[in-house]
Amino acid sequence: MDLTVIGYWGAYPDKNEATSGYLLEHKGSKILLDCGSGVLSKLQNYTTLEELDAVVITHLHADHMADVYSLEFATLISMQLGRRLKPLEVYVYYKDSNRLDFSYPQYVNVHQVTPQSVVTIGELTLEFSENIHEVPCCAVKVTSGEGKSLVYSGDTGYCQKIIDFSWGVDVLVLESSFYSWQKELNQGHLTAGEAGQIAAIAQPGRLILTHLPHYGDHQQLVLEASVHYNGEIQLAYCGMRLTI
Ligand SMILES: Nc1ccn([C@@H]2O[C@@H]3COP(=O)(O)O[C@H]3[C@H]2O)c(=O)n1
Repeated sequence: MDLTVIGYWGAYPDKNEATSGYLLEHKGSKILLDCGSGVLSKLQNYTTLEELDAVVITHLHADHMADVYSLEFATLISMQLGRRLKPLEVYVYYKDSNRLDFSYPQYVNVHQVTPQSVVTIGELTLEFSENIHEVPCCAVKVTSGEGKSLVYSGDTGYCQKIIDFSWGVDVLVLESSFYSWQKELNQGHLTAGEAGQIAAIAQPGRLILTHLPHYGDHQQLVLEASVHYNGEIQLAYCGMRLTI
C-alpha cells in the first residue's frame, strides 16, 4: 500500500499547509485517514476527490475533521454531475451525541466505529483502538492482503493500548505534539520523548512523527524520540510518500 502525507500540523494549518490528513492507496482503493483543515485543497495534488472510497475520522476535533463537510459538498456535486457513482463512506469514532452532522446524508454513508469494529475496504482491513484524549479518539491500523501494516495514532496521550496496537507494524505514524519540556502541558498528547518510548516497545519498522507543533525546531523532536528508539525516525511533511 502507498501512503501520502497530505497534512501533518497540529491545531491549525501553517501557511499553504494542512492539518491531519493521510492518503492510503492500494490496488485501486483510496482511503483518507482524517480530513482536517486544509486537507481538501492539498489532497487534490494527489488524487481527484471522486476517486476517494472512504474517509476515517479519528475524532471530532477541527484539525482532524474540519474539511469533511466540504468533502460532503464535493461528493454531492460530483454525484449530481455523474462523475461519482456511489456515496462516500465515512467511518468515525465518536460516542454518545458527539457526532458528525452532515446536511446531505444521501451522499455520505456514516459508520460509527468502535475498538471492536473490523472494516474491509477493497483488500485493506481496518481496525481501531481507543486512545487517551480530550474527546473520544481512536488509532487506526490498516493491514493489506499481503500482510503489510500501518498504524496511524490520531491524537493520544501515553497509554499501553497504543503500544499494544502498534506492536510490530511496518510503519507507525505517531503524533508528537510537544517537546519533552512540555510534558505536563496536556495529558491527551505525546511529547517526542514519549513517542520514542512507545516506538522502543512497539518496535515498528519505521517511525514517522506527525501532528507537529508550530514552534521550535522539529529536528529536536527527532532527537528527543531517538533517546529512546534507535530505529529509523522521520518527520512527516506534506507530499511525503512511501510504499509499505
Ligand atoms: N495546551 C495545548 C492544547 C492544545 N494544543 C493544540 O491544540 C489542538 C487542539 O486539537 P487537538 O487535535 O487536540 O490538538 C491540539 C494541539 O495541537 C496545544 O498546542 N497546546
